Amino acid sequence: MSERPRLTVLSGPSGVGKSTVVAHMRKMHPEVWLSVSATTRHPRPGEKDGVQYHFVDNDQFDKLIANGELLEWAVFAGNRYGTPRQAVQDRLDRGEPVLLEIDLQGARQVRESMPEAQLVFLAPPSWDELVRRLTGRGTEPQHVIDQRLDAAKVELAAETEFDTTLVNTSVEQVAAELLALLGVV
Ligand SMILES: Nc1nc2c(ncn2[C@@H]2O[C@H](COP(=O)(O)OP(=O)(O)O)[C@@H](O)[C@H]2O)c(=O)[nH]1
Ligand SMILES: Nc1ncnc2c1ncn2[C@@H]1O[C@H](COP(=O)(O)OP(=O)(O)O)[C@@H](O)[C@H]1O
Repeated sequence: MSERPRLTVLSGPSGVGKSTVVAHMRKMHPEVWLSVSATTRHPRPGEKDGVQYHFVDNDQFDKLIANGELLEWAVFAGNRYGTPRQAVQDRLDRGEPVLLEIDLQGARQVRESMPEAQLVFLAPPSWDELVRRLTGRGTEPQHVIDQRLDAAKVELAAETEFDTTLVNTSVEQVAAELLALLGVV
């Protein structure tokens, strides 16, 4: 039996390329399973309910918390995000790898509740490149970008809390490194 931790958390500042890396990895290995979070954030153009996120309103999110349905949750840049517990538990019970793409606060909660999880930090090649990517994505107005860059400073300062850091210079290379950490290749 593999000694590899079966739950992996991928965190990193907004705009570093988490979604891009995960999408690339799943294009090559569709069997990689990523938890779909619930969020009160509004969908971006092209985002579909149940695919990138379960988009819920504040009342629905309150109920998920009250019913103990979230493994962890956090407020990020004014919106709430949380990991549905059951789907993750079902996968782990079957011995299948689980990947969570969540923020620093969520990563810390997972570390507390599941010390065997491996925490992976995705870092930008430089601060200026992070700003370029977040701005260049064009999905947020400037005041939201500023909020996310404030959060990014806190997240970058917490890198040492993670087991592994991957620097996202090349999407292909980071995707390959992450696959190895997941034990897929
Ligand atoms: N704690 C927690 N954070 C999450 C969850 N889902 C997404 N996030 C994080 O919330 C932050 C904002 O996500 P999003 O609005 O999609 O922006 P993006 O990561 O810049 O594309 C990112 O750091 C995500 O990793 C979750 O279920 N729990
Ligand atoms: N290695 C990379 N080199 C250059 N641009 C990248 C790289 N990885 C991601 N990007 C670009 O950076 C922007 C933010 O990526 P995204 O995956 O949305 O970040 P996150 O999910 O971490 O918020 C996107 O426009 C994406 O195309």
